[in-house]
Amino acid sequence: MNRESKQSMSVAPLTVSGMTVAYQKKPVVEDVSFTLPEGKLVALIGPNGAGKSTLLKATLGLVPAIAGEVSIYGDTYKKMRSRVGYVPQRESVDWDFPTDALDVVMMGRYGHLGWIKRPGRKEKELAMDTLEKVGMADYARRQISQLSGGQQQRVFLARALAQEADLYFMDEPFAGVDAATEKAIIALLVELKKAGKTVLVVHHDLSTVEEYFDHVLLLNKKLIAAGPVETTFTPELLHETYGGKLAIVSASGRQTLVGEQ
Ligand SMILES: Nc1ncnc2c1ncn2[C@@H]1O[C@H](COP(=O)(O)OP(=O)(O)OP(=O)(O)O)[C@@H](O)[C@H]1O
Repeated sequence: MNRESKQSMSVAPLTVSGMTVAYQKKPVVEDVSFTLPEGKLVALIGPNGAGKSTLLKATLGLVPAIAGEVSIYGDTYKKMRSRVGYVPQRESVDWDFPTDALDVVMMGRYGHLGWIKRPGRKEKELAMDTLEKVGMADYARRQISQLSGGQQQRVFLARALAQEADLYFMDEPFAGVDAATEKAIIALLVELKKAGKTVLVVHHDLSTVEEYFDHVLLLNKKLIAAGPVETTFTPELLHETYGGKLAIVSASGRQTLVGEQ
């Protein structure tokens, strides 16, 4: 093992310190600091408008922060870019862009290719493999505008996989997908985790947090809490995060937590 990879093993995949983001001078993310543990599935939860997407985007430099530091494997995002994969919210993508599923996945490889090199057979094979993994191989040459919402989501996940990153950011990957796609996505997350990857997921369904995730960040403009699900996903901290909007209902003898959307 070389010195660089040894070093990267000892530093956290992501540390955000004192992050504040404002739109039109109105802060929507305020002084947020946290560190992600390596090789874990992490849920970022909080009510609508809590700043979850904004925090993700600011971390990746997609929206400017007023204050704050981001460290990815101990370095800047710019330097660590090739180790980071991002699956944006489905609604934020222009699906009318004339391109097909395979090309979208291959775009995920550009970071590995350098400037002039065009994707070759090897890149294409890798992209096909990842489409296969998400059950979309039959749709490789289908225009993305002609895919269903769940299929589009799968293509975006394939693209992230093709990137072969170490740290993934996913903005509501489960939004609007059917049960089969949700299962496929979670299987993929588990696979990423087994491979030692770290995944930060903006998540809405509180009833699946305990089942799917190891670690949780509770956000409502400020970071309310961060830590392992067992100790952090508690009724008290959830109440603090969601305020009066949280209802706790008991379903089949098990307590289920439901955030009003
Ligand atoms: N481009 C923008 N310009 C101005 N205000 C914005 C912009 N994007 C988001 N906001 C506002 O910033 C706040 C945080 O939005 P953000 O999308 O980060 O929240 P969120 O927690 O991801 O919400 P949701 O769960 O509804 O997706 C909201 O009040 C939103 O209206």
